[in-house]
Amino acid sequence: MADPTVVVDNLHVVYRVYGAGGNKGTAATSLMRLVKRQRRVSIREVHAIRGISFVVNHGDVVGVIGRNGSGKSTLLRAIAGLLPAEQGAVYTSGQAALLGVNAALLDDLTGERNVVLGCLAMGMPPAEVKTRYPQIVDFSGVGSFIDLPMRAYSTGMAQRLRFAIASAKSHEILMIDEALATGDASFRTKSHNRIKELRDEAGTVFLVAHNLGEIEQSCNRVIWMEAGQILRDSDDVTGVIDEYLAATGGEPRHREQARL
Ligand SMILES: Nc1ncnc2c1ncn2[C@@H]1O[C@H](COP(=O)(O)OP(=O)(O)OP(=O)(O)O)[C@@H](O)[C@H]1O
Repeated sequence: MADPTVVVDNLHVVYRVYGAGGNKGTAATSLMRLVKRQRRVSIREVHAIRGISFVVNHGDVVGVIGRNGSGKSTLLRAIAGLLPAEQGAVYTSGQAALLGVNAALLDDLTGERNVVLGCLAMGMPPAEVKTRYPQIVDFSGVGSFIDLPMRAYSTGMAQRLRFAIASAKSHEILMIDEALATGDASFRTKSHNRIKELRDEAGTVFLVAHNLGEIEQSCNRVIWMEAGQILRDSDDVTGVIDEYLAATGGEPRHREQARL
């Protein structure tokens, strides 16, 4: 029997960019503003998700594909509760965790403090943080840098630590942004293996990737987004990927390469 874990109901998400040059007005109105020393507050709205609805069940591994800017990351962020709905709603059966590269690390704190705070923020009990700590540091491979403030880390080191923290806990609803696969080759392999384990532990998984081979291999359902809307939502993953490749002019070998 179907066991829904995520319900997205007519979801709309709008970004508001302040000071982004909306309507500039006429030269006369600009002059009047200067004379009156008024500042023009211009707001530009980006309607990133435009009325999306779907239901995902326990056990589903959903691949989200689409061109750059089609709204994939925005959709995941909204499901994770990181972005408010302008209209509509998202219902989840538990906390949806976005295992992305965006987890905030505090630059002025040491790696060690960030690990502890990050784990606590994910809801890990303090005793578990203590036992998990050595594994997390070991996985990140940052070595003795763990005692230094994050400011002193290279971009790759910070990403590795961020991944090590985010992946230390299994999640009921797990969302993975492909941008995760960062760092050098050996760390990429390590992180891919860890993602596989997390996927097996999670009840429901969303996977955003331009890597179509990865989606084809691991997903039982695919959602194709275009300009903030769903173009296809199907369990014929291979069929939709073929259609997507034909529409975007991608080459089938991208899929083969991705399998390696
Ligand atoms: N913080 C933001 N402020 C304003 N607009 C944004 C912001 N983030 C994304 N957008 C816009 O929202 C739309 C959807 O972006 P989103 O990042 O969700 O797309 P995506 O499909 O994940 O793209 P990509 O494949 O490049 O990662 C785009 O038009 C983008 O310019």
